[in-house]
Amino acid sequence: MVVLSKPPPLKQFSTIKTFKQHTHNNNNNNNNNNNYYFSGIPVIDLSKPDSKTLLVKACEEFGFFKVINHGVPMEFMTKLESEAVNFFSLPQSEKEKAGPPDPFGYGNKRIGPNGDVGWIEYLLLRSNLDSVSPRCFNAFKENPEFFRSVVNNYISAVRNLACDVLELLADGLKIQPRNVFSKLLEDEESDSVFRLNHYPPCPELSRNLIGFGEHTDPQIISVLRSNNSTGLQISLKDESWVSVPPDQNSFFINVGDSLQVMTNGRFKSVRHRVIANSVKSRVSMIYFGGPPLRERIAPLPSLMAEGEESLYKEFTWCEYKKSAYKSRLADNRLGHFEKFAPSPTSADVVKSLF
Ligand SMILES: C=C1C[C@]23C[C@@]1(O)CC[C@H]2[C@@]12CC[C@H](O)[C@@](C)(C(=O)O1)[C@H]2[C@@H]3C(=O)O
Ligand SMILES: O=C(O)CCC(=O)C(=O)O
Ligand SMILES: [Fe+2]
Repeated sequence: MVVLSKPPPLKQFSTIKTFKQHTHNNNNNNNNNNNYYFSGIPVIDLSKPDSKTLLVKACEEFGFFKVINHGVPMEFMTKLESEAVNFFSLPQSEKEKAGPPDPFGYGNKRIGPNGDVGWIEYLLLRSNLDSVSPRCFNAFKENPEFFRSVVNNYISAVRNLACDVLELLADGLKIQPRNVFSKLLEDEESDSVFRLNHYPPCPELSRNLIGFGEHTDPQIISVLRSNNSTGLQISLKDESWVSVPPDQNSFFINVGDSLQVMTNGRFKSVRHRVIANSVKSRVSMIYFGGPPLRERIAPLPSLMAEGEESLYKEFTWCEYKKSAYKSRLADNRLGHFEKFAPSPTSADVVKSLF
C-alpha cells in the first residue's frame, strides 16, 4: 500500500464533504474539516486527587478523554512505533504473509468481514500474544521474538493503565469493589485485542478520504496512542464531528459499548472515525480491553437507582461479539440489545419492505 507506483482506484472509498472554512470556533467545531482542533477534550492528570471525579464527568459527557501522567514509559511507546513503521514499510508481499485477517492478522483497506473499506492497513492481534497464530509473526522473520517482546511490554503497561482508569472510575462512581470493571481485563480469559493501524498519506486530489469509518468500539475500554499526525475525530452529543489534536506523549481513552451497558447508559460509548491526511502518515496503536467471552454484560446493580430498569436485554460478551462481527462499522450495534428501542418510523417500515 505504501509503495504504490500508480494511483489506486479511489471510487470505493468514502470521503467527508466539507463546509467552507469559517471563523474558527475553538469550543464547538461544527464543521467536518479536520483542519480545526477541538479544544474541549478533557485532559485528565492521573497524578491529581480530583482525577476520579473528572474521569466520571468525561465518560458521561464525551465517552472520550486524554490522560497525562499515565505512567507508561515513553520508551515502550517509541519502540513499538518504530517496529510498526518497519513492518508497514516492508514490501506488500512480505506484509501479506501475515494476512488476510481472520479477524487477526494483516489487513489492507478492508476492515472487518462485511464490506467496509478505508485508507488504512493494519495488524490485528490477540492481546494475549501466547495465543497469536505464528502466521501473524510471519512478516517479522528477521526477529519475531524482539517484536513479540516489544508488543508484550507495551500491552502489559497499557493494560495496567486501563485498569487504573477503570478503578478510578469505580471510585468516582462510589461503587465497590473497586476492581469491578478492571477484573474483567485482568482475567486470564479476558478477550482483549490489540491493533496497529497505518494510514498512508492519501493522494492530494482526494482530501478527506475516510481512513477508518465512523463506529463505536464494542469492548469495555480502548486505549489509543498515535504519532503526532492528525485524523482522529469524535462525535459530540449534538452529533457534530470534531478533530482531536494529536499528542504522541499521551493516551486517548474511549468508553466502549460494554461499559455503556454496565453503567446503564450513564457513560457514553463514543462514535469516532479517522480521516486520512494528505501529507503525513498516521500510525496508531490501540488496546481494546474486553471481558471474558462467558461474561454477562449488564448494568451493575450498585449503579441502579431504586426502581431503575436496565435499558438493555441480557447478553454475554460472546453473544455481543458475534452480533458485532455480523455488523457494518457504522451500525448501531447496541440497537439490537436495547429494551426500549424507538418504535419504527414509517420510513423504516417502507425500507423493511425492500
Ligand atoms: C466492521 C467491523 C470491524 C470490526 C468488526 C466489525 O464487524 C464491527 C466492529 C469493528 C471493530 C471496531 C473496534 C476495533 O477496531 C475492532 C477490532 C473491534 O473489535 O470491533 C473492529 C473489528 C475489526 O476490525 O475486525
Ligand atoms: O487509528 C485510530 O486512530 C483509531 C482507529 C480505531 O478507532 C479502531 O481501530 O477501532
Ligand atoms: Fe475504534
